[in-house]
Amino acid sequence: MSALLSARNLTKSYGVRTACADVSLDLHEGEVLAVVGESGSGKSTLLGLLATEVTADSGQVHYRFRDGAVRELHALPEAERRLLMRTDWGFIRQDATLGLRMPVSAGGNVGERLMAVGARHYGKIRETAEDWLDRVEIDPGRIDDSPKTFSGGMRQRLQIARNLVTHPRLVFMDEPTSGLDVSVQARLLDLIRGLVAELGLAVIIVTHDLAVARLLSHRMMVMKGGRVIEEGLTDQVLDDPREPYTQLLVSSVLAA
Ligand SMILES: Nc1ncnc2c1ncn2[C@@H]1O[C@H](COP(=O)(O)OP(=O)(O)OP(=O)(O)O)[C@@H](O)[C@H]1O
Repeated sequence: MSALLSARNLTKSYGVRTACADVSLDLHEGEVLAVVGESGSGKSTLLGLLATEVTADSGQVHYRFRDGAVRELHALPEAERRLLMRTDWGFIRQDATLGLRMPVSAGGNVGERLMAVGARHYGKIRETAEDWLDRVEIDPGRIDDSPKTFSGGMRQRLQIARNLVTHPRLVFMDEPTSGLDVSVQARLLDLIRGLVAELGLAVIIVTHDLAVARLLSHRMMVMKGGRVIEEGLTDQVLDDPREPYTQLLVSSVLAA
């Protein structure tokens, strides 16, 4: 089986600053890849390039659709690209206010994704939304409440429900647990790990937290100055880093 997502030589500069240089990767179905590196190393830019939210200066991203067809994403018509993002993909952002629709109720946030894939029966949509709130440990009694009334951890869990309700095959995550209390983070990570395994999701997760990479990912890539300087199986990279930079990251000498 060919890769689900395959990137070749992705490059992006902002003025004279190269944010992402010549990055290639393959991601297979059900695989979790962590992208780590210090602040400014290019992690978010790479994620944006892969998710086609950022336009590459050069390079390609191929994706295998549900019907088996492999297509280059940056050449995809805008309408098809949007459909892909709403149905086959999820994107969980560090800032939940960007990943949710804040004026819409919790149930509406989950339900509108279902409607995007053709669900029309109000009762069933509400039932599924309740079920998903429960799965992400939000009291289904809060279904009509606005996410503005939710805590940071609850907002992230709602973002997860909104993204996973359509059973995407690939989920992008950008620092999904950063900025939360340590105990809230641990619970959220547990939840993410359980759902990713249960649903067999492919995930690309950007994090500056090596403990998050260790817990969630099968493979990892270390970025520095826009380049991938080391990659491999997560346990191998973390237990026996080859590059001096990775050794510093692992020993927490560098501020991530
Ligand atoms: N829209 C933009 N305009 C100008 N420069 C940008 C833009 N986005 C990113 N950059 C620059 O590209 C480089 C990589 O940034 P990027 O946000 O991808 O890094 P990062 O590893 O995700 O960092 P952080 O963890 O702090 O978010 C940085 O030097 C940054 O200043």
